[in-house]
Amino acid sequence: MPDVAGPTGYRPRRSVLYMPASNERALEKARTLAVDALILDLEDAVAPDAKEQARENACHAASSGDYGRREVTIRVNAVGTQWHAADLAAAAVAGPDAIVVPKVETGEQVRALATALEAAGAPERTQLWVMVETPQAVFNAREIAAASDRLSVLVLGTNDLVKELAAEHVPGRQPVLTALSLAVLAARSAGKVVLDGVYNDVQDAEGFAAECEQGRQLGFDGKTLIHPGQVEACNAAFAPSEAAVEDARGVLAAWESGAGAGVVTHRGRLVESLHVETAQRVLAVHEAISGLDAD
Ligand SMILES: CC(C)(COP(=O)(O)OP(=O)(O)OC[C@H]1O[C@@H](n2cnc3c(N)ncnc32)[C@H](O)[C@@H]1OP(=O)(O)O)[C@@H](O)C(=O)NCCC(=O)NCCSC(=O)C[C@H](O)C(=O)O
Ligand SMILES: [Mg+2]
Repeated sequence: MPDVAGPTGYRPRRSVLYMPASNERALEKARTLAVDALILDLEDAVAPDAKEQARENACHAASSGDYGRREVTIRVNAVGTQWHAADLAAAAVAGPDAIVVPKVETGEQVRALATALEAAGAPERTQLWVMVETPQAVFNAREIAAASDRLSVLVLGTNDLVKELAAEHVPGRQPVLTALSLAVLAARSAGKVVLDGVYNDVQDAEGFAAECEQGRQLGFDGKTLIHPGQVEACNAAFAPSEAAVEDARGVLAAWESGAGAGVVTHRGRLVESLHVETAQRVLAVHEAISGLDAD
């Protein structure tokens, strides 16, 4: 399985920032931001008459090597649009870390996309990320997640989902919680990474922090973002806190002092081998991301 979260081979994807690939200032600024990954957008953030220039900018940026440790991905226009084929062909040649495809709805579409990437000569390192953002995609999330080894990440599109459901954006996200959890279940059942949707109010730091917290508690590996002002809080929310790291060390110490007992306690809590695995994962993630944000 390519590059999934886990104690070994963990790749941080706490913060994943969208930017319209037509916005040259944003593309430049992204080189200095403490994000784990970038999505250079050719889809909804780009007006029809700017699509070709955006495609050129995104491909140039993705092959420039200017973004250091950050994963660079290109979001193409959806299958069936007038831009999709040219976007996919150009992105495959540019060879970003991943090509992000919006509005995917079936496992068959995923397999066709993987075949198209191969045929277009995309390098092996270029993964496929797909967006879960329609009711049909939510119901098919399990087959989507398992459809191809090239697919490594599911990305929630909560703006489209709310639109398709004729629901509303509300604090706590009750209208989309079932969909969010189904997507996390699907990703985990196939060993894939899963990213939460965006928070639209770039001035509401409190609401944003609450949504990051909720996303982490639901099981998301990270969150997609729309503004640089959201990066720092997102990185903090999706990293183990100091208390979590200290607790994980305590769990390991308690387990070791149990000298082979199948069950011990730490701070009055039950500790079995599965809790030890969770603690090891927390420490592995902590180690992997320590120091990253100084880049
Ligand atoms: C939301 C914005 C339109 C706000 O833009 P603006 O008013 O220009 O912001 P600021 O003036 O506060 O910007 C400050 C500086 O930061 C740079 N900037 C802003 N946004 C970004 C960004 N996304 N990436 C990189 N840099 C950014 C500005 O250039 C300023 O720089 P400086 O000159 O140095 O001061 C804007 O933030 C924006 O366009 N955001 C991204 C929108 C987007 O990509 N949307 C598509 C994905 S969202 C989605 O719908 C997901 C999914 O499909 C779904 O259905 O849910
Ligand atoms: Mg969308």
